[in-house]
Amino acid sequence: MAAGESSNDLASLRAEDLDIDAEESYEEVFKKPELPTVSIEDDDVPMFPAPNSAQRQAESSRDVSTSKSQRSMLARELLSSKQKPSVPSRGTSLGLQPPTSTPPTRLNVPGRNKVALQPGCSPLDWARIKNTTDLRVCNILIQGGVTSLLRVTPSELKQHNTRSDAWTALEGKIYNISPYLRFHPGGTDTLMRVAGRDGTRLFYLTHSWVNIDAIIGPAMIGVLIPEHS
Ligand code: HEM
Repeated sequence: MAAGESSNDLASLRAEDLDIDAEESYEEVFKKPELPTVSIEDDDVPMFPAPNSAQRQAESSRDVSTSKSQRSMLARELLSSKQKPSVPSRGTSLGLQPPTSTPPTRLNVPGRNKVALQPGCSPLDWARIKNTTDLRVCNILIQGGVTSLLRVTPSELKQHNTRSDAWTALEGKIYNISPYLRFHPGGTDTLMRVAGRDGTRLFYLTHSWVNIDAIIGPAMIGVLIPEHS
């Protein structure tokens, strides 16, 4: 047997075995199986019964305009029609619906002692005022118009203990807390407890997470120095 004949026999055997049409290309024969695809846009409801089913024919020939099955069929037809409603649905194709109830109101958390602040005294209001107002000027002017940092002794600090003129020392820095009183989430009275004295310990005992500089940094007017220096 010649080598060429053997090769031809083998080729025809393979084609028969695999039931391959010689005209078909490799891609057509061995194409990848089509995988089912999921479209998140596809929210059409399949029509049931099928449009040309006997069940549907029987339904339509009957004159029972108010029957439950017809109403349900009409509803499905409406849903499955390509015409979209003029008002877009708020649901998603995954069946997730937005919450219809109002969000829960903030609960009183035990151990927290925030007070109800006056209108215009929210933390955001304070942030705006803090960044647009010179919080040091009034007190420094009282001290003689000095715009540099003051050197304040404990006895001098003690004299600034009224609401209109309240200073406190925090970590060695002196702050004018008068403008902040109305904005303090813990209330005016609690903040006044540190007026005229070193409030560092009380501050950190109450809220160690609060960043002093971020809240009242611009209200810093001086540094605390020892009494006899
Ligand atoms: C200049 C000093 C102070 C500053 C800048 C300050 C700032 C703040 C800030 C930003 C909050 C809100 C904290 C939060 O939302 O988590 C707060 C809450 C509070 N502060 Fe102060 N504070 C000062 C001094 C004090 C002092 C001396 C006391 C107590 C004697 C005090 C008592 C409170 C209380 C009770 C709250 C409510 C805490 C809570 O959420 O339960 N604060 N303060």
